[in-house]
Amino acid sequence: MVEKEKDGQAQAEVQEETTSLVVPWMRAPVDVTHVDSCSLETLPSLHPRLKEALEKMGISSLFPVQVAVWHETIGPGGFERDVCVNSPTGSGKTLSYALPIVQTLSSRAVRCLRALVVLPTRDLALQVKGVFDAIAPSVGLSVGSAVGQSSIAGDIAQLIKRPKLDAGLCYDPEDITSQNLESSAVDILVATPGRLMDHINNTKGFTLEHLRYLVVDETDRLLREAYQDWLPTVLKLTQASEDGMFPSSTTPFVPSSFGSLQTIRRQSVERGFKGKPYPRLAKLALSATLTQDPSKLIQLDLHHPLFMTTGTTRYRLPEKLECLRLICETGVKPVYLVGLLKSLEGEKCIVFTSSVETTRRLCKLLNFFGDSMIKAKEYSGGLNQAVRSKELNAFRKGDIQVLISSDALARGMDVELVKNVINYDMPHYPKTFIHRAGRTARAGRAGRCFTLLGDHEVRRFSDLLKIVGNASCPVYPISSDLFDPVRAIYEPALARLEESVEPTAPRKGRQVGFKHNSRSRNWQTKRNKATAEQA
Ligand SMILES: Nc1ncnc2c1ncn2[C@@H]1O[C@H](COP(=O)(O)OP(=O)(O)OP(=O)(O)O)[C@@H](O)[C@H]1O
Repeated sequence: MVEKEKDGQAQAEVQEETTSLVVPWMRAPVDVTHVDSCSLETLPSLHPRLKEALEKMGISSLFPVQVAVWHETIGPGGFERDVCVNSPTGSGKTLSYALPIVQTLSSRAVRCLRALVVLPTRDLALQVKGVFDAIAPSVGLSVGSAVGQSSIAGDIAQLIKRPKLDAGLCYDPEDITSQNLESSAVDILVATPGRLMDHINNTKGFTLEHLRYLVVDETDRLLREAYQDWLPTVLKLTQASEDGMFPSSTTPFVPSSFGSLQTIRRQSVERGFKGKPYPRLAKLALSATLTQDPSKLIQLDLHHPLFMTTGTTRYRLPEKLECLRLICETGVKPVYLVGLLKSLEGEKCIVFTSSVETTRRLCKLLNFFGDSMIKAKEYSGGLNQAVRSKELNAFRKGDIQVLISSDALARGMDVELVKNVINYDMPHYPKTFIHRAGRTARAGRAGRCFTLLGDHEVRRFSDLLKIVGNASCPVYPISSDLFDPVRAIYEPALARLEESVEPTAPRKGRQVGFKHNSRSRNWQTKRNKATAEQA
């Protein structure tokens, strides 16, 4: 899925960068740079128990984007407009929506599913659930998750409250089979699209009929792929028809297997809008690279949207991010990487590559260098989820300092104290650069993003920097003394790598590049060069 992202991304990026079409409501945004952060003491209407929960998280004030969203959503007229946020990586977008949603739901009388937060990947969804978990229980709200690669039975047990029938009593069988005996065990659900659709289609008692808030986080990523039509399905299932009724399974659009949604949503006076008696579904869409493509935005069916952005440029990098480049000699890029990692003296680093294959090889190669300072692990779509989570946790805890990653980790992931991001492979698209670089310099901290370049890439990289609004990206001054010892151990490490890699049958159109044979030395030298570039 992650690797597939690139193809769709290519087209989307080119289209977005070249189009000057901006929808009218995006032309007069709220500029978050004019909003000040605000202490919890002075934040209007903040629930005292939420204040306590935030303080326990070590938060004493809200960041500008959080203050801006708070003012739009809390108090009179709150949540009347849908909100679209384009704000840099690490600026605190998660809490910007989690806090107002939890505050608003804190006054709910009955438990039912009122807020749905959708994210593109499992790890990201669990990270966001962690933020809700830290604040929602303080006001009696319950949070659930529905993400891929976890047990669906476990999900159901967590999400749906089944009635306990008393053995001594007689029940009308019609009552027992009817859905009103089942209810939601959660107020807020954080989900990935695939698992969400599983529940919509198959889980008895799972219903969106009471949904009031829909958050589409990493919007541009989620809108790029249809994921079984999750968005039109959710919108259809939460839309009121003219007579105030919500679609049933007989509505042509809705798949006939929507067993869970056969209950018709009744009119409610909980919250009205423009004289309508039913609650409107309020939507929040957020990203550090929010799409401006009208054909994408229209999918969200936004209501009188308000656009919040940071500054006047299309993209913005975190304020304390320093960008640096290293020009590498052809054929020995790994030597530069190891030299760079040594110069960083054990600081936490994420190294990004362009593919799962390169991630795997580079990780092995680094470990064959045998440097105790450089203990690397792999994190990519090529690993199964359990291994991925284990490596990520080890990295979070600081048990390993270097995580070699494909773009699976580029979006949204928040790992404390990552001081450096290294683009081993130059990112092809400005958005990829923004999201990769944004794994550091988060929450107002300082961080550095290094990009390793071959001579032939320098020009293209300068063009990319212009698009992301970063004119300055000096060469990182690194002493050649650091490289010389690394060069000496490079060839043996590479030989070990070649030995360790299972020979694979070459497929048409696919470079293998790791098979060792005993033809001429010349061939091998060329081969080593190619391997080094790929690794
Ligand atoms: N008000 C705050 N005070 C201190 N730290 C905060 C505050 N709000 C958020 N943070 C911290 O800032 C970090 C970044 O937050 P978050 O992950 O929400 O950023 P983001 O804008 O969603 O980034 P990305 O675009 O990369 O997903 C997190 O570690 C979070 O705990």
